[in-house]
Amino acid sequence: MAQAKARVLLVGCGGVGTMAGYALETGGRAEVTAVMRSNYSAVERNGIDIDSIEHGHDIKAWRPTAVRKTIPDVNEEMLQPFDFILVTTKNIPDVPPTVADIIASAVTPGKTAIVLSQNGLNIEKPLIERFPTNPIISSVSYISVTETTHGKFLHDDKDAQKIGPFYSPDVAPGMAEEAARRYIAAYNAAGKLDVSFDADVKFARWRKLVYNASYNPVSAVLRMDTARMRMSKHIIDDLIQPIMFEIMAAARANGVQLPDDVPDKAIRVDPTDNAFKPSMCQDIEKGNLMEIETIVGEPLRGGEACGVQMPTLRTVYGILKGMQLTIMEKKGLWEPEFKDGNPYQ
Ligand SMILES: NC(=O)C1=CN([C@@H]2O[C@H](COP(=O)(O)OP(=O)(O)OC[C@H]3O[C@@H](n4cnc5c(N)ncnc54)[C@H](OP(=O)(O)O)[C@@H]3O)[C@@H](O)[C@H]2O)C=CC1
Ligand SMILES: CC(C)(CO)C(=O)C(=O)O
Repeated sequence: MAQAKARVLLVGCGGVGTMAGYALETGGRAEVTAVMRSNYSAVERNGIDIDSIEHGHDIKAWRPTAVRKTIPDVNEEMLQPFDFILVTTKNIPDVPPTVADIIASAVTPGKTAIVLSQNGLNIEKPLIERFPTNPIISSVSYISVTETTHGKFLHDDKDAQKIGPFYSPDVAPGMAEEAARRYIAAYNAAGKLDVSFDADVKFARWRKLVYNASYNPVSAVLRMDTARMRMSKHIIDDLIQPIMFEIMAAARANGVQLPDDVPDKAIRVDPTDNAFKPSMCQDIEKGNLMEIETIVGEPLRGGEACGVQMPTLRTVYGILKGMQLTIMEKKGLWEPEFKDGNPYQ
């Protein structure tokens, strides 16, 4: 008997989430309920348009199985449990609500697998603490996709993902691995995407950080694309490369030995004939909050806790924290006032 379609709740219907929702639905093995926020009305009116290098350049008025404005409450609404909650919001633990708070009412304990397709390090930890009986699946994504205007998406670099279970002490390893494999089979049903199982996502996360912890923050501070940054030896020699070496050392101190050529390859990975801006730069240019803690703060703390000197990343982190406060103040999320115990009052 054919297996029933997986019930997937998609939380975060921006670039990564929309491409995931499209792959899951069109694969025929999943039905997707998408929670939308700023793009809800546009999508309700016109559906979703996608220009994709892998799925086709002229996808018009596509709609997932269901679209809603709020996170479901599975108990109150007496819904069938979701097999998967796919989280593709930006992960910004320094500004509530946290991912765990956002999805809590949709999680069925012991059943729903939580898939985190987000950049950064240690994003799984708060989910393990909050949902100890749910499998946690970690996806390290290399796609490039942007929502150009509400409901319209440009997918211009291949959907490549490493996906695997994240160890959670109260979940049988077999259960998490099986969930990860089922998710991948549904996502990559036609087998045309470079989306594969990876038993060691910790390695993949540190490896990706060599790029994300260097290019993302520096591009956000300078508001420059990566090609222009590479035209300046100062930017690469004084900022990008030192941060990459600091991340390599922090990874090593945390038991992850990355190949020596990773920094050199990461410096040159983007094409030089187009002006690509990493997501953190795109966020600040839109006046959005940045993923500072998961992409910079966590690897910095992880390295320094093991005695690794990370002076360049520490400086960049301080600058980013200041930039984040400015964004928060503009959004009414920060009151400029001294807190008790501040020695600089
Ligand atoms: N884009 C890319 O090419 C890549 C991104 N990544 C990573 O993937 C993750 C997602 O990135 P990306 O798709 O670019 O992000 P986007 O900013 O494009 O999308 C995030 C979406 O989440 C929505 N959202 C945020 N909070 C909530 C909430 N509480 N309830 C419902 N919806 C919410 C946002 O809605 P709203 O518009 O209302 O804010 C937005 O639609 C990030 O961790 C990023 O670093 C990794 C590789 C490549
Ligand atoms: C560079 C990229 C698009 C790689 O997938 C990314 O992770 C980001 O911009 O944050």
